[in-house]
Amino acid sequence: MSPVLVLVGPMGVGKSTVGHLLAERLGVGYRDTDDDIVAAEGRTIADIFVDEGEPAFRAIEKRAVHSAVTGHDGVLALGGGAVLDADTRALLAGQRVVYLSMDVEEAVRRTGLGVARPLLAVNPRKQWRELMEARRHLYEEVATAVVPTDGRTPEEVAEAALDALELKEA
Ligand SMILES: Nc1ncnc2c1ncn2[C@@H]1O[C@H](COP(=O)(O)OP(=O)(O)O)[C@@H](O)[C@H]1O
Ligand SMILES: O=C(O)C1=C[C@@H](OP(=O)(O)O)[C@@H](O)[C@H](O)C1
Ligand SMILES: [Mg+2]
Repeated sequence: MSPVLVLVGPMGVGKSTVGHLLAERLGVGYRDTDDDIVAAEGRTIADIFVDEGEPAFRAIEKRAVHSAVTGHDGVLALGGGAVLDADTRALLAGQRVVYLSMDVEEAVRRTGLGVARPLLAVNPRKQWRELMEARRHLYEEVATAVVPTDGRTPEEVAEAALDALELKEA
């Protein structure tokens, strides 16, 4: 079993929002590895970061991604940092992967200063730029299609993703 498509990209780019829309339009299920982690751990992502640190979160995430990529046949959204893991990138090699992209100002507007994303809690603009320096090439490496989201509604992004992958609606 493997997903119809996998969404990757930075925090706040709209993976979860667009993922739900895509699942609806394709008539398939939706799964999000962040949600799987929260359900399995019984606590928020922010709490896992605070309680155990980022490396422990990444280990949990790696298992969650493996089980979703091999056990789900609908739309799958990954957490923004999932591609940091080399085994995860190898696992994505045979998949349809859409990289949702955006510029820094759009990122700050969408993620704000909320505590829900611990990696952006302090100086979000600078942290986002640094994250993208480290990750942009990883998103590009795993992507079979890149869909810019700046100035597009979630519906327009979903439409562009379907076009890019030449997928037909249900
Ligand atoms: N295309 C878009 N235009 C404007 N806001 C968006 C768009 N896509 C998502 N958002 C908003 O940005 C925030 C982050 O979206 P989310 O789907 O949680 O991103 P991700 O899962 O990639 O972190 C949410 O408040 C969402 O409503
Ligand atoms: O980019 C990251 O390292 C992270 C992204 C988050 O998911 P979203 O990309 O869905 O916000 C979540 O997994 C965690 O806060 C870490
Ligand atoms: Mg998300």
